[in-house]
Amino acid sequence: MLLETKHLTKRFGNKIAVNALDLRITRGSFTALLGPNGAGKSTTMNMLIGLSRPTAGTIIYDHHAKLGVVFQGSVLDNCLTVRENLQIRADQYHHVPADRVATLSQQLGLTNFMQQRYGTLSGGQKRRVDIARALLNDPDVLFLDEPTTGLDIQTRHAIWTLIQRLQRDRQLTVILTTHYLDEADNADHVVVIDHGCVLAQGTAAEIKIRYAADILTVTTPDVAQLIAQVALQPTHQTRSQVTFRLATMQAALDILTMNRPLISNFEFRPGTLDDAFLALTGKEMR
Ligand SMILES: Nc1ncnc2c1ncn2[C@@H]1O[C@H](COP(=O)(O)OP(=O)(O)OP(=O)(O)O)[C@@H](O)[C@H]1O
Repeated sequence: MLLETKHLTKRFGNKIAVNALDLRITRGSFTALLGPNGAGKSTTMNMLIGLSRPTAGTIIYDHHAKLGVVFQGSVLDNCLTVRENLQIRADQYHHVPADRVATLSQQLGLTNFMQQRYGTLSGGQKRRVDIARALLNDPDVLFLDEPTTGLDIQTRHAIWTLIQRLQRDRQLTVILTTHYLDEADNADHVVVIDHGCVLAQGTAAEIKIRYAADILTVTTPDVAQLIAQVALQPTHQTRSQVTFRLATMQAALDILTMNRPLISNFEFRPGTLDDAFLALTGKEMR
């Protein structure tokens, strides 16, 4: 276990931002803290990285765990070049090898704009430099607070591919916060939080199975007979269509094969993390 929290709690006056959070993060894992605005994600992360003191509860790190943090807003100097920014930061650490900036700029694809001023980079380029900065001290765990917010879909994808490659190649433990449900799908551990509490956790697949049913909609000439044969309460029906919520795709296959003569068309939609999120929080992202 790299990191464990027990009843981690943060109050601001009367408001409970994080409410007795129990987290267990294993070494080398990729955890996404997923939740709507105001859920308590940033407050949790700030406590985990030591920026904010918990009101109650404990945070236990493995011995000598080194942290790297990519903040929502950059901490780099707009007027300095990428190389200057990274070198100045590298020089602030002890034991950083002399070729560290060059190696990271290769790995993160920064070489074409190392001489460019940070403030003139695109959003996606800035993010990559921010990630390189956070990796200078060769951390065991990399925290990223909404690393892809405000980036276009191609850049978001590129940043995620990069983070996943870093996790794999360097055995990094990655903990990030996101609003994007499709992104959390890539993590191997998803923690859904709202009002400072964990609503669900597990792999994206486990959360979907538990909280997001598959949807089967069948078009049939005889709605009443189909419902009688399936012996399941439909969630919706019209004169020619019936919709069922099902736990597994196998259940859908069974309905389709056993009632083949009654079925003129069908649509199957597997449960998504969006469905699970809405089922858990009962509302759209805020
Ligand atoms: N310094 C503070 N003083 C008072 N309340 C605060 C403070 N910081 C956070 N909060 C409150 O704590 C709650 C959790 O905020 P937090 O920023 O952790 O949410 P979040 O999940 O990161 O949201 P977002 O996705 O919008 O960044 C919110 O209700 C917020 O208003």
